[in-house]
Amino acid sequence: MDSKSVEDMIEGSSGFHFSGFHMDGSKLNNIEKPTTTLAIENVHKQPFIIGVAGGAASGKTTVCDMIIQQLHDQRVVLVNQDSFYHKLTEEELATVHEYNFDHPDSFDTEKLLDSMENLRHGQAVDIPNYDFKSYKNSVFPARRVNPSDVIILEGILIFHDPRVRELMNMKIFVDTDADVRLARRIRRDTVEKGRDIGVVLDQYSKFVKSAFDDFILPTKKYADIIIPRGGDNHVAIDLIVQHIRTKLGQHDLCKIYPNLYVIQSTFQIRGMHTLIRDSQTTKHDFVFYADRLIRLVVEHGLGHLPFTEKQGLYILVWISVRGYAVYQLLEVVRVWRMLCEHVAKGSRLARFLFIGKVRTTVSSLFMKNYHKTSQKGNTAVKAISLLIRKGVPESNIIFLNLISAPQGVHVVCKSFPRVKIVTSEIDIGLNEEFRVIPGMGEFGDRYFGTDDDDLQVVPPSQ
Ligand SMILES: Nc1ncnc2c1ncn2[C@@H]1O[C@H](COP(=O)(O)OP(=O)(O)O)[C@@H](O)[C@H]1O
Ligand SMILES: Nc1ccn([C@@H]2O[C@H](COP(=O)(O)O)[C@@H](O)[C@H]2O)c(=O)n1
Ligand SMILES: [Mg+2]
Repeated sequence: MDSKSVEDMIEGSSGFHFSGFHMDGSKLNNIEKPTTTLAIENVHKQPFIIGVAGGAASGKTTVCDMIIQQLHDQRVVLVNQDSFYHKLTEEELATVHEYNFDHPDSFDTEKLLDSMENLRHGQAVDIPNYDFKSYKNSVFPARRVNPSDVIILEGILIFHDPRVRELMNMKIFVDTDADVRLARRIRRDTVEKGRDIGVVLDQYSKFVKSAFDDFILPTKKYADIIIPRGGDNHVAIDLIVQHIRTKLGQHDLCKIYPNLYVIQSTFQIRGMHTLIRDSQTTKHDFVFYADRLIRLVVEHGLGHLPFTEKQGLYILVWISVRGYAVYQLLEVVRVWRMLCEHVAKGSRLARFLFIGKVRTTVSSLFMKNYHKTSQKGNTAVKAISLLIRKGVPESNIIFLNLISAPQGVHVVCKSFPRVKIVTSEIDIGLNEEFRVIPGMGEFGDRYFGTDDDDLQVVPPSQ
């Protein structure tokens, strides 16, 4: 993963970074049309895959449960290697105590790889439930696993096959002393699985101990993190959760542009994105949730203000608008004012420059091809250029953007590497009309409850 080229990252950076949406309104962006400037069908958000290996009864499941609990604001699924035990033949079942459940060949790794491939491509999979008592994998009912932000793959030999290892973004080995593992195994197998202690000890000396030495322990070297004492090691688990959170909040574009900040996605934020993208959302709710999101973006942006300096810092508030010159001016003014109010509520340091004028100038320069130029971020570039011409140091500019398109981010970041961009989401891309998809429709119209027919063209007061 880390060996990805910049080109790969740019290519992959346009992937989904939102939870879901529901739109059917004619006024919203052209989501129904699959024709985009990117290959939309092939673009989907890649899950963060964590592998957890370690000896039997070392505490793998306990560690996974703790990670899942702490990542409560992310969608996490656990896939156990146990679910991929081969089905036993009648003969093997008859002499089950002779069967080695700790050998790599006892797992159907091809099936596991198939399931992972589907999940990585955004498709739900049915994973069998393994029953330790009957030694059977029951497909009825299987467990439906949906594509998620985080997939945890857990099992004694989950690091054994290099193809499975290759899928993982993080590898954890739970390291627990052999005597502790044996004591826990005896308790678990006798109490939970109702096995005879003699059978448990027999299996341990015949298969479990040697498989640990021959197959499991040698995979420890692949681990990025080794957790001694398993679930008792709260410090290690906290650090792991923190790392996962950081990685999840990081859009691929952030790896290319260090001055790009995408606010960390939580269920709350996803919910708000879903609501403002939904054409059925009432104006009242749209305003409410848009305001909440804007406040979050503004607050994040204000977090970048230096607190020792007192000189002015310009905050450029920008939002994509419809491409007709007269309308545009009106639109920019009302949206701009609304956003500035949010900024002003949060900071007394901010000074504002009326960028409505810039947009007019820009639109007259680019009248013919307004959408093409504006939606690619070029008007933002013009506006930032104007601030710089007015003497504002590039590094003092924070560009707040509710929802961005990757193309716009590339243009602005490349042109002004010292300008900070703060956004709540980077959408998938632009459609053939250069509108952000999925986008959220005409923000101004939805926020102010207007459309083309309602508009009265009045000169904006400055
Ligand atoms: N830190 C711990 N202290 C005490 N018991 C534990 C601890 N971690 C796990 N166990 C118990 O040991 C057994 C095996 O733990 P589990 O997490 O299922 O291990 P694994 O998934 O590696 O087989 C379970 O019965 C569990 O309740
Ligand atoms: N029918 C089975 C299948 C597996 N085992 C043992 O389970 C261990 C792996 O599960 P963990 O939760 O401990 O990772 C492994 O050591 C197998 O021997 C079994 O006893 N019966
Ligand atoms: Mg387990």
